[in-house]
Amino acid sequence: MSVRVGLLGATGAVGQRFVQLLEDHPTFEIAAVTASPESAGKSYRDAAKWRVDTPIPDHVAEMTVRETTPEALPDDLDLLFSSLPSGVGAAVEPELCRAGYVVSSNSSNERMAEDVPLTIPEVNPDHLDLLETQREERGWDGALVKNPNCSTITMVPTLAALDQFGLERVHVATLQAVSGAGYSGVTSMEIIDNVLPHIGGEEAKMETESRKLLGDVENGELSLHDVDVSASCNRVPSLDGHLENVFAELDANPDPEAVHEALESLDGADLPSAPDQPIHVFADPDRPQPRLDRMRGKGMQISAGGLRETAEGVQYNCLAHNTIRGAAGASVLNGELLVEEGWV
Ligand SMILES: NC(=O)C1=CN([C@@H]2O[C@H](COP(=O)(O)OP(=O)(O)OC[C@H]3O[C@@H](n4cnc5c(N)ncnc54)[C@H](OP(=O)(O)O)[C@@H]3O)[C@@H](O)[C@H]2O)C=CC1
Ligand SMILES: N[C@@H](CC(=O)OP(=O)(O)O)C(=O)O
Repeated sequence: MSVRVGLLGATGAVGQRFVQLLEDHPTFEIAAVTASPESAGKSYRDAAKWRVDTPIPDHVAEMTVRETTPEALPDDLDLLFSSLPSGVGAAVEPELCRAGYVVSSNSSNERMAEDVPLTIPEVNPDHLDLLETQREERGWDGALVKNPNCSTITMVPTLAALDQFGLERVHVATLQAVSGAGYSGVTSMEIIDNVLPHIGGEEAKMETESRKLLGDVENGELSLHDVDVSASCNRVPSLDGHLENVFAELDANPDPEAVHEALESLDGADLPSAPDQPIHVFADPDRPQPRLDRMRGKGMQISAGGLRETAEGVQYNCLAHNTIRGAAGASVLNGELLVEEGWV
């Protein structure tokens, strides 16, 4: 089976990761690429300042970049992946869904909407049930599915694994790579020899999205998990890979061995881009590290380490590749889930 996909925002940091990840995909075939009006009409090779570490696939390099509108897209696409700036996504994604397209999106607009599944296949695949409600309420023939913010997706699978111990409260501090801000997001003068202790809106995203991801969907209705999450987000001079220091307060009092076992036992998803084991736990206290560990599982595995019992529960560090597991790879995985569940 071949699924013809279109990439919205294909020239950006995340868009290029989509192109890279889909090069040898068993099902998805890139059939259209879009970007801003300034890039439309150019070849992808000329429009994209290619910065990922494998060559541009020839057939994509030769494609003409389209405008990001329903009229500019071919009718025979089965699925769209979106990595548009959120303001652009907010305007265009509903139009595309109304026109009948199924959209798996990275952008933050509508992540918290009650009828929009915010999905990590290993954590809450059943939230796709919200699509029935979405179609009913919005009258769409298409569908909109979101993946979470890159810092949120690094932590939430670990919390899902720990929920069996009674997850009550979480404090997290992040050390986020510069690629998270996009190519022109942070200048070298700002970040070299420095740490920026503010990333606009990031804390609130971690605090709210986590509760939705860990929540329940029953009879087409969403209820949030009642865990309290407090986040503090920092930009550091690593290129890729968000590292996070998590303090989880748990009702039960598991020892670190039980926590280790629980983290490594989170079930994998039976999807082409899913790692066999979603979370790897290091015994070495100085791992995971961004440069050494972000490419585990082709950038899709989450790493944890430094497990330590605290008075209220457990402390640990976790890491994921922010533009792969945290962005393009997360959308691809959701696209695979949409195919598996018959929405595409
Ligand atoms: N970087 C990361 O780690 C993560 C990013 N995201 C989200 O993904 C999205 C993309 O991020 P990123 O790739 O880093 O951003 P970039 O700035 O690198 O890329 C933005 C893309 O959107 C296109 N674009 C810009 N304006 C318009 C417009 N008016 N109409 C149509 N297309 C437009 C750009 O095209 P052009 O080249 O022509 O300007 C480019 O293809 C954002 O919403 C971001 O928040 C989510 C998770 C992680
Ligand atoms: N804000 C994230 C990346 C991002 O774009 O997040 P979101 O998808 O929630 O807008 C970072 O800086 O690393």
